[in-house]
Amino acid sequence: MLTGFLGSGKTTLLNRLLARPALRDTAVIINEFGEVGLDHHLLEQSAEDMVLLANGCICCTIRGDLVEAFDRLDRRLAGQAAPLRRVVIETTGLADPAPILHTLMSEPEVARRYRLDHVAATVDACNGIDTLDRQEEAVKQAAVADLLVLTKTDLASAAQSEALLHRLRAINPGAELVRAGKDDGDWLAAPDGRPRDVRRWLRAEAHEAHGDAHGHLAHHGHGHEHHHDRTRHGDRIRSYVVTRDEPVSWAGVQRWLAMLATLRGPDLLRVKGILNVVEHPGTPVVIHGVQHVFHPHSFLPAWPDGDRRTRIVFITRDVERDLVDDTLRIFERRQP
Ligand SMILES: Nc1nc2c(ncn2[C@@H]2O[C@H](COP(=O)(O)OP(=O)(O)OP(=O)(O)O)[C@@H](O)[C@H]2O)c(=O)[nH]1
Repeated sequence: MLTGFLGSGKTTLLNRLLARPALRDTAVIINEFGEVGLDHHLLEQSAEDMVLLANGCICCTIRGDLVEAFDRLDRRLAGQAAPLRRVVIETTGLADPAPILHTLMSEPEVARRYRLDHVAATVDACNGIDTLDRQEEAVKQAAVADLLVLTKTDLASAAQSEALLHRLRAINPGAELVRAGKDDGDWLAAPDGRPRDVRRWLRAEAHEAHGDAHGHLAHHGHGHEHHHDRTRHGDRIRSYVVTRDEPVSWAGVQRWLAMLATLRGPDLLRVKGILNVVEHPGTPVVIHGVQHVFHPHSFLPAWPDGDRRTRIVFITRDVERDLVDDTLRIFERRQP
C-alpha cells in the first residue's frame, strides 16, 4: 500500500518504481478523491494493469470496492503469460489507511491470494510539518507505515527536512526512513520483503480509532455526500472539479493560479489538472499545486482519450467552488 497526504508525491514515486524492470509484474489500484480522477492519466502504466476505484473516499467505501478491484484485476489479467506478482494500492491523499489494512488482511477473498508486504507513506518535506499539524489523516498515514519516504527534499531547506525527520521519528519510531529518489526502489523490489509486524498497524488503529483521535474527523457521517462538494472529511474540506469546454489562455491561467496561491495558498490542499490551452494546441498541460507550492507544469505527449476538456480538480479547505470558477472566468479570456 502506498499512502501519503495530498500531493506528497505518491504518483511520482510510483512512476519511478514501475519503470524498474524488477517491478514489471506489478498491477496498480488507484483510488482518487474527487469527482474526476486524473491520476490514471498521469501514471505511465498500461491500462490493463490498472484499476481505478470509483470516486469517493477509500476509507468508507473500501471493503466492497477494494475486493471488486482485486476481482477485476484477476479477471483482466487471467491467462496472461507473465503472472501478476504484486499489486500497489495508491490511496487517496485523504484516506485513513487503517480500514484499508483491515480489508487487505481480513477479507477472505483477498487474504487468500495476497499477502500484505509493505505500507509506504510519502511525506512532503516542504509542507510536511504544517500538514502533520493540521491534518489528522497525514498523522495516521505516517503512523501505520513501515517505510516513510521523504519527498521534495530538493525543494526544502536542510533545517526543514531535519525538523520533519525528528517529527516523523516521534510519530513512528519503528519505520524505515528513506529519501525519495535515492534508494526508494530496493525495498519494494525485494521479492519477499522483510517480515513485517502487521500487529503494529492494528495497534495503531486501535489507538486512533476512526474519527475519535483528534475530534475533527468525528463529524463524519457515513452517507454518500462526499461524492459531491461536501465531503465526509468534516464540513471544511471541499472537493470539486472546474471544467472548460473551450481552450483557455495559458498565460491567464498562470496568473490566476498565482493569485489563488497568494490569497489562499495554505487552503489549497491539492490542485491538479489537465488543461487544453490556446498556446499549445494538441498538447495537454498538466498542473500540480500542493498548498502554497505550485510545481512546474508539464506536458503530456497526447490526449489520453477523446475528452479534451480542461479539467482542474480542487481539494480545498474553505475555498468555495464559486470563487475559483468566477475568478478563472476573469483570467481565462485574457490573451497572452
Ligand atoms: N521537486 C520535487 N517535486 C516533486 C517531488 N515529488 C513529487 N513532486 C511534484 O509534486 C507534485 C505532486 O506529486 P504527485 O506525485 O502527483 O503527488 P500525489 O501524492 O500522487 O498527489 P495526490 O494523488 O493528488 O494526493 C507534482 O508536480 C510532482 O512533480 C520531489 O521529490 N521533488
